[in-house]
Amino acid sequence: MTEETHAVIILFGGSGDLARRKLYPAMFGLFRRGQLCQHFAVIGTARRPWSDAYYREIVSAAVEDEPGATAGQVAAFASHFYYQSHDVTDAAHYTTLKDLAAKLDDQYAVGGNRLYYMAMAPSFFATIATHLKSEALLTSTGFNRLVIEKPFGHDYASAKELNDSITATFDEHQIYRIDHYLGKEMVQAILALRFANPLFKAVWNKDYIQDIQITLAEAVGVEERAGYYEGAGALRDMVQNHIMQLVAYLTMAEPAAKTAAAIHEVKSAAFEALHVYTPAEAAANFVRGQYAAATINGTRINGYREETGVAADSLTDTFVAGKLGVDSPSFAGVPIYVRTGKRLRRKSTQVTVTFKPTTSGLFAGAAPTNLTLYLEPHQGYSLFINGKQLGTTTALMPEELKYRHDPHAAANAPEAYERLIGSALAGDETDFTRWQEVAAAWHFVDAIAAGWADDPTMPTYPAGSMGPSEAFELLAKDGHQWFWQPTHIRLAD
Ligand SMILES: NC(=O)C1=CN([C@@H]2O[C@H](COP(=O)(O)OP(=O)(O)OC[C@H]3O[C@@H](n4cnc5c(N)ncnc54)[C@H](OP(=O)(O)O)[C@@H]3O)[C@@H](O)[C@H]2O)C=CC1
Ligand SMILES: O=C1O[C@H](COP(=O)(O)O)[C@@H](O)[C@H](O)[C@H]1O
Repeated sequence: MTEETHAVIILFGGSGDLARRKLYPAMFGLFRRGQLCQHFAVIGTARRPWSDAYYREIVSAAVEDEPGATAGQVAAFASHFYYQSHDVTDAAHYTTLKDLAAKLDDQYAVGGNRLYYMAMAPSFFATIATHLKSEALLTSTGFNRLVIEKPFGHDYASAKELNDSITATFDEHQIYRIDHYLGKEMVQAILALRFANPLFKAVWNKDYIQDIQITLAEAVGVEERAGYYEGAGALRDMVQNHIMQLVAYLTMAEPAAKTAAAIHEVKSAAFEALHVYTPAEAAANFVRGQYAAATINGTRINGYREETGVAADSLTDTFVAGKLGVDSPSFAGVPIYVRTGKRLRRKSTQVTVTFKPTTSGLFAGAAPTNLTLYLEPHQGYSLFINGKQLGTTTALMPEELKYRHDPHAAANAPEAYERLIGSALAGDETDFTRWQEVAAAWHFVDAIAAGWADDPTMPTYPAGSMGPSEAFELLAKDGHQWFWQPTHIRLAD
């Protein structure tokens, strides 16, 4: 039985893309599961002069196509939404916001609980946090929690500046930094896989693991987000956050308890153990690329430099592949290969852990075995073992043991944003990023960017391929290859 949370949610950026595509459906999910029920109100803010009635139409339109939604549910949900036209840079507006929040606090009997959600460009985060304090919006009777969207800075220096300005108002335990990968079902399943199975617990270390591969492949291009992406690129957009978090989950020690504090303790240690490259090491171990035009199934796909809002001579990376290492006693020397890119052959998010082959005994030299975690679009696992061929032979053959979550059940499970907003409302910090983690990830990523800084070349890869040849050479020089090499193109993903 889900426990109801009492809260007023103040959503900065209530008219934006993220709010409509992700946040309203997520809140609707919480409403239908009962975590948001009677005692909640949402104040959406943005500059455009909307009325409450129009805002409720926008919110209704954002959720009415959710599977199984009824008109009654949609109307009941939307009735909790209020709109405040508000320029976040103007201190005067916070007075009206404060008055409305206080009124709704009483009306819905929420006990002074407030969730401030910053779904706006990061350049506004510090301004909003400062005004929340200076204009006395924070309550003293309930909780005050701040949810912050990505990106958290552009490099370590800007992230620290942002963090300093936010922590002038909010304590670390009140700050919920979003990395939506931490809300994904199969990311949350890593803990169970690693620590509930003695089979894997025993071999999850450098003595048995040959290498780990992480692939976050996207079929989509930059779409309408060039304004943001041009200044970020794949390194900052995907490696600094999602890939680093996966690396930490895969290499951290077992937490002492299933609590946020215990999990963050081992996760922070994993981040601290990341081997930060010198610029020369970075240049040797990380490659980048940019997608070029290609014709796929008769349709011409634009190259990155032809996309709306992208400079014709852009040097923004739309693909990154690299090898990284973790200097911990358990993982020292295990290569972790990562890659991510836009306009790759298919959408696929997966992790493969390859185990070392047996070097002695009856089957010395047998092929390495491996375990793959499928995060998306399908969710499940596949374990390749060395089996015995049928018949009167002792010869081996690879055999695959597979599990896949039922697609219908998976579709009905809460989506990442629903889990994360639900956790923030419940005060569970487990699946949010701590400052030490963000800082360590930026130190790592800044070193890669420094390694590329003196190199004006930008390898290209055809849209619909699996990245530039450099990404394949990176593994080939270690005698390895990417485990996942899809052969057919499904650009619809
Ligand atoms: N969209 C996505 O898929 C994702 C977005 N994010 C992050 O979420 C955040 C929001 O992104 P997104 O929704 O795409 O951005 P949008 O540009 O779609 O929305 C920005 C919002 O901010 C409001 N706004 C802009 N300036 C002001 C101002 N001075 N005062 C008050 N409101 C203002 C806009 O409304 P108005 O113009 O009416 O003022 C709008 O509601 C960003 O940090 C982004 O990086 C993260 C992951 C994915
Ligand atoms: O954070 C981001 O993630 C998405 C990919 O997320 P996924 O859940 O579909 O794997 C990416 O498209 C976007 O550029 C990035 O900002």
